[in-house]
Amino acid sequence: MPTLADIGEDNLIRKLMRGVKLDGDVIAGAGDDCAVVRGSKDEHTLLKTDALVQDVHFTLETPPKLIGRKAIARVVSDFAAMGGTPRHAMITLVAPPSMEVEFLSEVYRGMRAIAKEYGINIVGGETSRGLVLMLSISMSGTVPSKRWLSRSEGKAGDVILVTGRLGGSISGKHLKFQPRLEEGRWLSENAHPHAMMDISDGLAKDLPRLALASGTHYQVNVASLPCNPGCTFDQAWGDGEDYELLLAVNPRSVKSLMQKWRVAFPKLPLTIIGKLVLPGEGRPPDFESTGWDHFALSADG
Ligand SMILES: Nc1ncnc2c1ncn2[C@@H]1O[C@H](COP(=O)(O)OP(=O)(O)OP(=O)(O)O)[C@@H](O)[C@H]1O
Ligand SMILES: Cc1ncc(C[n+]2csc(CCOP(=O)(O)O)c2C)c(N)n1
Ligand SMILES: [Mg+2]
Repeated sequence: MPTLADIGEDNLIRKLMRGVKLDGDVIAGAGDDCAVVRGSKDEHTLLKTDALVQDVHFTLETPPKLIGRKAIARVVSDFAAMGGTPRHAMITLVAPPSMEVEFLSEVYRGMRAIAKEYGINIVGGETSRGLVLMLSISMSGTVPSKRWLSRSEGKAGDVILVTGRLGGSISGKHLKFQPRLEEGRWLSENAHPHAMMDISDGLAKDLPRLALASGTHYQVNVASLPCNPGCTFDQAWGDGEDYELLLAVNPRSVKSLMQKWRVAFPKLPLTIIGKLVLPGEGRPPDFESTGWDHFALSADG
């Protein structure tokens, strides 16, 4: 009998979701950074849930305020990827009975601070005992119904870009990254990307996901990746937890996009790293071996 390690995370989700039927209110179900459901005439509702697990996403040596910060920031990053805005959050807390109360108070201080920064209401949650600390955050929000961005509308010929710099997140950025919320909305309004997502599992995993969803192959120039200081191109390609935006843009809009970007976000690089191509003209979406898969043996401890 195959195990989770044999088939990996993406195949597991595809298999589990195969029999699920959706009604006409669902505009996009599993497969994107957020689900999109019908809201008002002008705005769709976005939904996302994301878990932060002890010894996977943080350790008990991590400053607790930063654990709380990361739990919320990761979800905000998924709203950024859709060109949307997060609004309300619920928090599921699982913790062992031996945990000190003050540790969790600090975790919540961290969550409250970043929720305030991004205008998010924490409206409730759920609590259970468990073997390790886990925080699962569910959020709802909005996106203009004419401008929500998926992973699946990339076209062969599109230029692939990333915001910011990649690699080496484990040395601190995975706790302190700034979700690209303003940038995501700006890109949706000004660049009209065909496809966008955030980079959580590493470009090596997330770029093939975007290509697969869009039905294309891709060409990437690893030596053109914008690396964080001290990082190699391999790290920028495979480390993950960058929480930068990855987008596919019509080649005709790229020049003016770059000019406008430099004015709007002078401190943040926007870098061309490759292009989407027709199947057969580049790397196929299942080609890469690095990047993060929760069930890969390399992710084990
Ligand atoms: N257990 C599950 N059951 C149903 N759908 C799932 C499950 N886990 C993930 N999904 C869906 O699969 C897609 C990918 O999930 P994932 O959590 O990897 O999102 P992501 O945006 O790719 O990564 P991240 O949350 O790190 O940004 C999402 O659309 C999500 O809703
Ligand atoms: C060198 C290096 N090794 C490991 C890690 C950890 N890590 C990388 S991706 C990921 C999953 C994130 O999202 P999700 O849980 O949503 O899939 C985790 C926990 C790192 N940052 N750097
Ligand atoms: Mg995502």
